[in-house]
Amino acid sequence: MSAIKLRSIGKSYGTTSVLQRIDLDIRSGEFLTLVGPSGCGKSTLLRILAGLEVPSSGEVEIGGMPVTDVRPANRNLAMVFQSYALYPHLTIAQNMMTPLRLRDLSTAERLPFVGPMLGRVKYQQIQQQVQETAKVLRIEALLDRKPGQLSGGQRQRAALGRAMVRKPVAFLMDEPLSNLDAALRIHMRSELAELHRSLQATFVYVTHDQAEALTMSDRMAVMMDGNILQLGAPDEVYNDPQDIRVAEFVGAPKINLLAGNLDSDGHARCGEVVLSRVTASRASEKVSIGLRPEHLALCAASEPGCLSGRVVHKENLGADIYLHVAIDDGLHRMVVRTTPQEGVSVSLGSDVSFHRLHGQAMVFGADGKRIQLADAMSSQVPEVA
Ligand SMILES: Nc1ncnc2c1ncn2[C@@H]1O[C@H](COP(=O)(O)OP(=O)(O)OP(=O)(O)O)[C@@H](O)[C@H]1O
Repeated sequence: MSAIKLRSIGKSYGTTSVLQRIDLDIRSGEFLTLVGPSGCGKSTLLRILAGLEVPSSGEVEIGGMPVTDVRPANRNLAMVFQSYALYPHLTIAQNMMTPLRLRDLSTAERLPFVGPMLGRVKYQQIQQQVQETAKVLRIEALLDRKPGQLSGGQRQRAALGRAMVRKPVAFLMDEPLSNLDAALRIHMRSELAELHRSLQATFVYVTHDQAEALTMSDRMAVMMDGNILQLGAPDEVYNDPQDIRVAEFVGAPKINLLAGNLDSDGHARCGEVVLSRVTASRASEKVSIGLRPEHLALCAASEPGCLSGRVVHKENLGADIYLHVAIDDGLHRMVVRTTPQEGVSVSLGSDVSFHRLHGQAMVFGADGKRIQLADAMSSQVPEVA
């Protein structure tokens, strides 16, 4: 079931179009990430969903109800900001109580001293909700501290806790990890993903970091230039990108792209290299052949159809070593993943040869769209390169 529907959402500032007819169904309970480079419109889309920005066209629906004209406070969504927006002078418990006090207590019940006496039962309920939420987030021991006395990760959980007590339809998060240092960011990825699993709540998460999207999401929507280019599970987007811009954006190190042509037999050729056979209907079209670093492997120079070049850089990540190899007399560079055992003996400046692992290649047309390989035929041609 869809928790949230965005229908033909467009947004322009003056003559600048920022979002172009976006359609998106966000499923109840899923972790959906809006990911894309800076300026692609992901924050604007999230803000429209939250009601903080008015769309130029289109409709927003939450829980089956149109909300395009409903104020942010009445949409029952919780926005978790990058800065956490916790009140610095209040304890974590008081911070978490605030949204419930505002929602559940009358003006008289909010007064100091007499308020708690007037609304005794409600106060007890609020305290109980805060305790329960703190338990889920494992911040019970921090409830009496002020935000300044917490680490970045703890502040993050406290901010989530304040959002959670209202039991919103969905949590909206705009780059919530960007203020944290690199190690904590990576740690918080697994925390957030675990938290999502235990809460089974709907998370809509904005990031420019493809690694965050790949590691946490149930589905990711890759945005560019105000459009969603592809929506799918992380492994689907990574392994089966439908657009060359998605293939380039998702994955680190980046996918290798070779410029080639389709020949009259429908083979994708790059120089003397026949990579694969694709549908023959677009013969002579210029294409790009995409090979991810892990789809290449070192081989002997004598192997037919392999690529060769000089190692110009070695990136040692511990578990993997990436070799940057200059091919075509230094005109192009390709990145090849090797194991530490293989890579350690390869020295900078040495010549290496490599080939494609079986069945691994993507072909993109001149328009950037993926051209599917005719699988039945592709095995008849030499294994790359
Ligand atoms: N109030 C505004 N007036 C004019 N242009 C705006 C306004 N807000 C955003 N934009 C423009 O809209 C485009 C999309 O902005 P948005 O903040 O949604 O991008 P983003 O993908 O979230 O980028 P980032 O990751 O840098 O935050 C940008 O080019 C931005 O300059």
